[in-house]
Amino acid sequence: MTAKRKGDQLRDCPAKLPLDILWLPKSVMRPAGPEISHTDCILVVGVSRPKLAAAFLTVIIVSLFLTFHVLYDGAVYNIQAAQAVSEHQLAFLANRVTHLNPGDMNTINHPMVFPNRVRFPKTRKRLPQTLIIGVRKCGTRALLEMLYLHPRIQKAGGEVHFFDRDENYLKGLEWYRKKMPHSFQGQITIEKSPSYFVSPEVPERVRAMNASIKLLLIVREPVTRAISDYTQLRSHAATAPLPLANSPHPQQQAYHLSTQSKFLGVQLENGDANDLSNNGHTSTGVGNTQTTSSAFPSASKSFEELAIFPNGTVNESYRPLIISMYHLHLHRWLEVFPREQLLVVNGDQLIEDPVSQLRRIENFLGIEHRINNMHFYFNETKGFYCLRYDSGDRCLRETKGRKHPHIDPLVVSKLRKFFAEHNQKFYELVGQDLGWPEE
Ligand SMILES: Nc1ncnc2c1ncn2[C@@H]1O[C@H](COP(=O)(O)OS(=O)(=O)O)[C@@H](OP(=O)(O)O)[C@H]1O
Repeated sequence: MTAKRKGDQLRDCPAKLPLDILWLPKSVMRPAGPEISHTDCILVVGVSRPKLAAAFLTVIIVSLFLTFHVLYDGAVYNIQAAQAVSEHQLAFLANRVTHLNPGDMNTINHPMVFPNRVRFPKTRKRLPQTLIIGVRKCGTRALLEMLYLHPRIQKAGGEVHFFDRDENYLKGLEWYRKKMPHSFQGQITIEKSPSYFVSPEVPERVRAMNASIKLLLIVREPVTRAISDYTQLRSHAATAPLPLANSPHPQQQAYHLSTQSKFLGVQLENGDANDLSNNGHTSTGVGNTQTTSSAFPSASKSFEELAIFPNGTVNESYRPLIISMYHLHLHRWLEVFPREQLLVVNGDQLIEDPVSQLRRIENFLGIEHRINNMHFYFNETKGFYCLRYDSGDRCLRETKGRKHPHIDPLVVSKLRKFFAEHNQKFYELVGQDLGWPEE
């Protein structure tokens, strides 16, 4: 019975759907042929002209909206990319593009995603316009890496030792220039080799290259610096390779020892070419080495033994102490360069409050203030400020910020008294009292 009623409704096709969708008997179609059954229905979808027009208009508006949206997003994306490719990043990229090795790829900043859109203006290698001349263990690496946060600064990666090593100096300025990074016009190229400060021939050689060069000298409280130096020497000696154990001839053994001493000598003179590691996580980086305290007796001696003679007087010929007598070395530089061309950076303050020292340097170099607190964060594990880049956070390697051995406070006090006079001479030379403790 119910099925019959349904059939009747279909036959009459009374159901009028919205939007002019109708079921009509096929018989309403002309010409109605004899084969047309009165029970068949057809579906007719009818749209009135105004509705059709409205539908078209809607489709056009929606398409326009979508097109505009896509174009707008693209434009914003490009503008952001262009902003991200600031001077510094362009320089960074230019530098990376020319120095890239595959391992560096993960340090590349965001804009490399758009290699087709970034256009590098012409860059070239320039001789440095600024040198960090020393002092060893006073924060020369930290200073260089921090300055490199500035878009106007380019840095030579490692220590080039052009002016203090004859074998390099004899290769000429063109050799030196090739060791420099690519830079844009207006950028300042900086190289650091801390041994420049203590090498007598260097000031004159630097002047021969560029008499108006700007010099950065970073210093630290001299006794702490000497202890840091000792810590590094001991660490290097402890990891230097051993002489051949079963060398048949004593002469041969002596040869190996002297070669190692020479090797050590180079190591000892060098600062570390290493720079940054990820987030303070460190690696030893020394393979296949054994302790050599027996081969290098001084390596097993304490700082106290090396710095103070058994009779209680200061060993003034102990190299870490000589390097800390800053005035002796600075004197030579000021005979060659006017005082205004040299800025003394406080290395102890660079550790405590990097931005204040960097501000002074920005002024000295005549570049705008761009490095600020946002570029640093204090890493509790490392115990030092680390650097914040667009590409991630970086701390200096483990060779920077080593734990110093405990030193007898009486020895520290004795050395501070000894240095008071030397420090005074240094203050007079630079016209600035750094306030280092006198006992
Ligand atoms: N931010 C930051 N992180 C780590 N280390 C820092 C930092 N700022 C300054 N320093 C100090 O730098 C000292 C090493 O100095 P140098 O780089 O001049 O050493 S080297 O001569 O190049 O070997 C190193 O000396 P030690 O602490 O004795 O290892 C550090 O005290």
